[in-house]
Amino acid sequence: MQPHSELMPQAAKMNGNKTAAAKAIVWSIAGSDSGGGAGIQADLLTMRAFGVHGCSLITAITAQSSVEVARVELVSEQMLAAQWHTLLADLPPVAIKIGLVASRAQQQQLATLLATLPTTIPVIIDPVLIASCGDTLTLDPGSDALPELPELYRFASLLTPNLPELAALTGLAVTTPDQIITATACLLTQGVRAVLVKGGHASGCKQLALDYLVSATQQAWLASPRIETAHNHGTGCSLASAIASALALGYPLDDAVVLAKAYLNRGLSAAYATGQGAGTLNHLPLPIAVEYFPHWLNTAQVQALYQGATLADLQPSSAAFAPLEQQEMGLYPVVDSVAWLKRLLPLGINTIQLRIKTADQQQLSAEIAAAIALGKQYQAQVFINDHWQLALQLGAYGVHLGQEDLATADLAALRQAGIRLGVSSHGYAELLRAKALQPSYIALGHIFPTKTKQMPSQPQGVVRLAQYVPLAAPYPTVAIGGINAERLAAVAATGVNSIAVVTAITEAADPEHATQLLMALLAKAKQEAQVRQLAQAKEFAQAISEVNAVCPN
Ligand SMILES: Cc1ncc(COP(=O)(O)OP(=O)(O)O)c(N)n1
Ligand SMILES: Cc1ncsc1CCOP(=O)(O)O
Ligand SMILES: [Mg+2]
Repeated sequence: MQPHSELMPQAAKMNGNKTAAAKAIVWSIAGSDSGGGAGIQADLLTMRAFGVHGCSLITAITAQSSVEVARVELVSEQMLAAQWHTLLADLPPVAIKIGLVASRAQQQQLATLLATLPTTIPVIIDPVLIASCGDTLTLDPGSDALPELPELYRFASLLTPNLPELAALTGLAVTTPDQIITATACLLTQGVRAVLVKGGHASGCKQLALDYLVSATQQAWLASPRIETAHNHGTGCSLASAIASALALGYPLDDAVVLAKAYLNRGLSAAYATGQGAGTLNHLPLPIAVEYFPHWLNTAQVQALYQGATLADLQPSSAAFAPLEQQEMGLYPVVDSVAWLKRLLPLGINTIQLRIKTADQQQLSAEIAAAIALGKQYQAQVFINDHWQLALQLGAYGVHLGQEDLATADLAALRQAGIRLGVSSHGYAELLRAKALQPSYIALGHIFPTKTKQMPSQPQGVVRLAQYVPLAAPYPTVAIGGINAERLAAVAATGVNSIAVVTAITEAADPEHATQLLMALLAKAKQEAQVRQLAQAKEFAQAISEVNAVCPN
């Protein structure tokens, strides 16, 4: 199967007389695993699965199988430098993954080389201290101690230790969530920009692998069901390479980590045996099905898990926001005055948002009250953007909040009042965070460039949107950002439940006509999608009955 084409950069360049998509280049600086499961070999397989171009700078050659590391030979300083300079001249990296650095001298050499690169190139460092068979991979003369990586810390956009490595690197105990937080804080003070602690090794939670991601601005736990397999050789290398690849594709760090984790979970679920020892994970191409994505948790929830709670305990249905009464939202105008509601609601719109950014408190209160009354009059689902206190006070149908609002809004009060909640998201991580709140719908954006709002994130495009929609289930989804009549069909084909627009209505020469046209186009696109789904289901049923006819058992 081909790597997922969307994940390649759009820039195309001529290659002979064929047009070829230019792939992002990712360097793997690591050791060769002759057994094929870890090191450079795992890195390149991962990079291929992500649709980036992997280059290798080999630090050491190992004679290694699934049961032993028989010999390790460092490449010479000259050879490492030659790989670096040769690649840099022609195949410069968009992102770098560093694995086995087998001696202090190599650390110093790499530090000198890395210092010459622009600091904008992300560097993911996976500390490789011991091979999965238990043999050491360091060549420091006479050293029985693990090589630390302090020389390289200041270059690390992300360091990815597992629990034993975190303990070895910091000299601290890492048995409880609080201890893990303290140990990572210690690495952050040493210059590492972010740390992802891999919880695959035994932790205080039996059913889940709990990974901890922390940076100066963010802290989150990712919970994945434990995949019982002995075939886990190369998982650390693959995870770090997957993160580097996703960063090279333009994902922000938290999205890259989520996507990489899903990649790893699926690869582990399909892992296979090799030799007498641990087999390897299966490097399957993107996209990745929903069941492999982790859950997004906070520290209090992880502490509860350590004390025996289950994932289901953390998200009881009693903590869910009220569902939409009209699940079929259709076209969702986002407007800045009650005057607009008066123009649009008579056209048959059933979901609409009042998004006022400039108004004094008194005027705001009057507008929100009038919007709520109009919603009741037209039996429409009127959402209030931002102003959750007034929405609560005045008894709104729903509120729409951005991710930055989630920390300060009184979500429990909104939920208890039966007010519906819509939440914005701009990628995998925010989507998982929104989902953890059990909202009434999740907005996905911005899909195309928009002039309505200055966006800190990149446009997501319809291919990523198609991946987010199933991930948001069971919550209804709304696509927003730069959507107009020309783009609507492609957006609707992703299966998104609703389409939110601002300027396609408010800046149209005839807003009523534009609204009716968009409503009709969306209804048609949804009908076509339904017909397509039915045809696919029929084809599938036919194929199954043909198989059953040939082999009834
Ligand atoms: C349907 C819908 N989706 C997203 C947004 C954006 O909301 P938010 O992140 O709160 O940003 P502002 O709209 O406040 O700028 C939205 N309003 N509606
Ligand atoms: C508020 C908001 N949030 C994400 S995109 C957006 C603006 C959408 O406006 P338009 O439909 O004019 O692009
Ligand atoms: Mg807002």
